[in-house]
This record gives sequence, structure tokens and C-alpha cells, in this order.
Amino acid sequence: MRSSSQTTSEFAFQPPRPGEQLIYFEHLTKAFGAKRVYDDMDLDVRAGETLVVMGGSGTGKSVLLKCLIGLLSPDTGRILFQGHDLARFTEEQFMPVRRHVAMVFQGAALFDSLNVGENVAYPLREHFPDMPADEVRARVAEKLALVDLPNTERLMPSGLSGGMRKRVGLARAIATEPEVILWDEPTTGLDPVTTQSINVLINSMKTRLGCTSIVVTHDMVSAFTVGDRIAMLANRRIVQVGTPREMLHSTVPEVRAFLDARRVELFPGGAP
Ligand SMILES: Nc1ncnc2c1ncn2[C@@H]1O[C@H](COP(=O)(O)OP(=O)(O)OP(=O)(O)O)[C@@H](O)[C@H]1O
Repeated sequence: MRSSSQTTSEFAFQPPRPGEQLIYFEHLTKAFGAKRVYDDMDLDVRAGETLVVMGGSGTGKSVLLKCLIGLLSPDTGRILFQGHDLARFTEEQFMPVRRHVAMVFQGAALFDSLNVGENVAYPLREHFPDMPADEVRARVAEKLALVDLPNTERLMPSGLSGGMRKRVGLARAIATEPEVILWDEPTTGLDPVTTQSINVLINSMKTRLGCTSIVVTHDMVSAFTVGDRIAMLANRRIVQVGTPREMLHSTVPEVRAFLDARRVELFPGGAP
């Protein structure tokens, strides 16, 4: 059912002012059979911020990202993106949205039969079929340099470390110069040094490119390192959104219980 012609009209991105509301998940419900994931869930995302979504296993963190790029749709509620209700978008209407909202998948999701350069060029060929080959090459080289992997176009994914694969996945995600980057567990399975370099990259996407990021993570150090705000999913809704400092001092029972269970991870040398 379509709510109005205005909210489903052709998508055209309007540059937002920093800090203004960019995305609003409004009264979302979602269930898979008997499993209810969201019940009247609300969350806003502001332009230019890095918003971390944390929560226990199976609370619906990844489903949230998938709803935003149209891989899943909510049962009811709206996903407002610059006045458009993405929850009502068809697959065809989603195509231009995906140029502005890109996902860095958990396992990087590279095409193993394509080399690094071809992987990064892939979304350019999809979204800009008329882009001249030398411009594609230049754009690929620029994005690989941005993720500290210059001159790696000819390498094959099978020869890359986990951290390098993540970086290539990011270069591919930012090839179309999206305004919003969705990160699904960006540091899972990485060693501490590589994890820190991914945290630096997430921050640099904001400071160098002005991107808005939504980061889903289990990694508390990463959450508190990159998050301007942190949202906590529990009991099928967002129970609190706040700055890292506000979350650390939260009195919301679900947040307290979640963070207290991870105190050692957050403060390996003892709580301040
Ligand atoms: N396509 C699907 N079909 C059926 N159930 C699904 C589907 N996708 C997600 N679910 C279920 O929805 C719930 C939320 O899944 P989601 O992947 O968002 O959890 P999560 O918070 O990201 O968990 P984790 O931290 O363990 O990755 C889970 O119970 C999951 O099994």
C-alpha cells in the first residue's frame, strides 16, 4: 500500500545541512513468522554523524541496515529518507537510493573471480554505465588510495588478508561517492591493529568525505571510538540513544546490563 504519491516519487538526493535529520525509522514493526524483531521501533539518524547500533545477538541490528537498502522491508511503519518513505519503495525505485546509501558487508562480499580493481569498478558500471573507462580507472585508483591500498588493482581477493578485504569492500562501497555508509560488523574477526585501522577509516569517511555512517557492531571499543551517538536495541525497540558519555552513565536497565557485562572489554585496565 502506498501512503502518498509524494513519498514514493523518484528519489533525488538533496545535500543536507550537517546535523539535520537525514533518516527516520518511524513506528517500525517487523516479524519473521512468530519471531517479532521490532515492535513500534523509532530511530533517527542525523546528517554527518556516525551512529552506532548496539544490542545483543538477534536483536535486529543487521535487519535495520537491510531494511535501509531494500534487502528486507518492514511489516509496518515508515523509513523516511529526505521525505521519501523507503519502506514503500519498489526494487526499481531503490536503485538510485543505493548510489547514495552503500553497505560494507560483514565478510566484505567481494567477487572472488574479479580482481580488486574490477570489484571496486563494479558499482560504477552498474550505476554509471556511460562513465568512460579512463574515468572508471581513475575513480577506482582514487578510492583504493583512500583506503590505503594504492596500486592493488590487479590483486585477486583470494590473496588478500581479512583487513585488506574489508578495505577493498569499503573502496567498492564508496566508489559511487555515497552520502551514507552502512557498516555491518566492520571489525569482526580482525586483529587489534587492523581493527584500529578500520576505526580510523570509519572516522576518516566522516572527516574527509562528510559521510553519515551507521555502524552495527559487537565491538564495544570500536563503538565507543567511532560513535558520535550510540543507539541500543533491546526488547524489539531502541531503548536509548545518546553520546558515548551518556550511554556510559545510562540508568536505562537494558543499557546498564549490556555495558556492565562488557566492562572488562571497555576498560581492560579497570573502570575509571
Ligand atoms: N531473512 C530472514 N529470515 C528469517 N529470520 C531472519 C531473517 N533475517 C533475520 N532473521 C531473524 O531476525 C532476528 C534479527 O536478526 P539480525 O541479523 O538483525 O540480528 P543481529 O542483531 O544483527 O544479530 P547478531 O548480532 O547475532 O548478528 C534474528 O532472530 C534472525 O534469526
